[in-house]
Amino acid sequence: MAALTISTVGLIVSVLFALVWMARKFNLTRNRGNKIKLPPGPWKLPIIGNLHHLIGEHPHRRFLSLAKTYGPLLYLKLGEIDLIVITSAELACDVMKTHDIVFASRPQLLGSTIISYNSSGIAFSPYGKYWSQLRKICTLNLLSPKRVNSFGVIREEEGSHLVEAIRAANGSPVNLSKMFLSVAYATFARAAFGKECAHRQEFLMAMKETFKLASGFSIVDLFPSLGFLGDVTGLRARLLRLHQVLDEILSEIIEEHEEKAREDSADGDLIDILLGLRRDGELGASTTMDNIKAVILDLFLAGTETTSSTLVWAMTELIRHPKALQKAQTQVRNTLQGKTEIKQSDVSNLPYLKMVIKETLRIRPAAPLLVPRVCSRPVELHGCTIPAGSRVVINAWAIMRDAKYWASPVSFEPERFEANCLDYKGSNFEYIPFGAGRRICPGVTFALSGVEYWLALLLFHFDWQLPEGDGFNGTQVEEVFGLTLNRKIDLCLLATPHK
Ligand code: HEM
Repeated sequence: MAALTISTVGLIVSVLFALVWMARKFNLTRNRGNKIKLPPGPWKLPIIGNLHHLIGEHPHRRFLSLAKTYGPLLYLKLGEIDLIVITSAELACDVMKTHDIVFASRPQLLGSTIISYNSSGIAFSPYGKYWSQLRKICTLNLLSPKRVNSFGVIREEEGSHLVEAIRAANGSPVNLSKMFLSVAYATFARAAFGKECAHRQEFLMAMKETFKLASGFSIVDLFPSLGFLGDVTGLRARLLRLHQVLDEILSEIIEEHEEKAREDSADGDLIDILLGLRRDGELGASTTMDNIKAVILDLFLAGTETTSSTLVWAMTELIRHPKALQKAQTQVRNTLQGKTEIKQSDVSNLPYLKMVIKETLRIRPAAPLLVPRVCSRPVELHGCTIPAGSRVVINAWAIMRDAKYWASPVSFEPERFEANCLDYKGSNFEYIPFGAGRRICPGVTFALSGVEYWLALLLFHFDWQLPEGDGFNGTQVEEVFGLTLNRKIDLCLLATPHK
């Protein structure tokens, strides 16, 4: 009881200190706000700024409502953070093309700092020489089309396991959310480590937890100068625990790889390649083992949930749109007719399936706000000043369902992609599921190879229905927001093997 009282008093004193300190800071901000013309935004409260405007809805939806009132260039003060929200293709082009280099850095969030070894992976390292070097290695060595192609056998084997698991359900509903995450995880684990890791379940749980904690909108990331918030909320302790679990598993895997270092690392898994590049001095003299672990973790974090959520949403939309399901299934079955074993190369010519995936990524993008960026120096956008250090999010979810660019924007209509040449390269800013510019997702080929192949397998081998009496859950589109946009309720469907 005494301890509780002391800690409570301590907390109150700390909060008071914080309030006084932040009130001062707020005044400074207001003074600066008088000098420069910030983008429009709603009224603010002292200290918390606009935090109260985000209560009750997922950020991408709330940002859209606010953009409808204040326009596509929106300014919010979230705690200590200046947040700029972009909600038009034209402004997205300004940020990710015209001024790409100014907006090419990432914010330093507590999650990425602790989990990714001081943000030394690819996704959260600041823009600069180190990031450029990693990015080059990623594009040329780790995720090049040739390398991604070489993982085809892994995708095929994991695809067979998926089909077997669905068959084994023998008419009971199958939890596709769990299965897709499992196939995405197992494939990446084998590509990265060369085999399934011994601590698979522990690793997966730690990754899932990390995802939940890393949205970037936690109170701790909105008051970065108040380091104690990480302790008071328990977030720092949870992240450190997760980091320890992941670090121990990765250290063990790397040690095993070092012990049997391959002669030709170019043919190995991702860890072999990174260790080989390090030995050859191509990673830079100061690159440590922790940096290698950070790269692997970032790729895992960036690649597994995004891939599985895209698969889940694709099946959700297909089950909600039986005509699209039938059309996709007919094309898959006609094209693959007579095949007993379906190879990755067999699914390259399925244009309607590709359109289904494009439409899924339009209407249910795995990263609705992309990944946040930071403005490195003051810059003018549409007559307003974006202050240096502002955090910038692009509401890709809102842009990709804006009636200005899309007919019937909220309908699921894969056919819309027949008449246009929109691709994933980030050159048309009304369609940016993988982002654009220097920080565009380097994993597009890796992601699509899996999504296309596994979706084709599922449509080829099974007929799909909603479980009886469970119609609502199968077509349910309620979302849960973290770093990726997932279904709130797992997708469970009935699969009947196709004869
Ligand atoms: C459907 C699946 C995926 C989607 C929708 C997706 C989407 C994105 C988006 C929107 C970004 C931020 C881009 C920006 O800031 O402009 C990103 C970054 C990134 N993605 Fe993906 N991604 C997917 C799969 C993957 C996969 C499979 C990998 C790797 C195996 C991967 C690795 C990365 C990395 C490393 C970054 C950070 C790039 C940087 O900051 O330089 N992604 N992704």
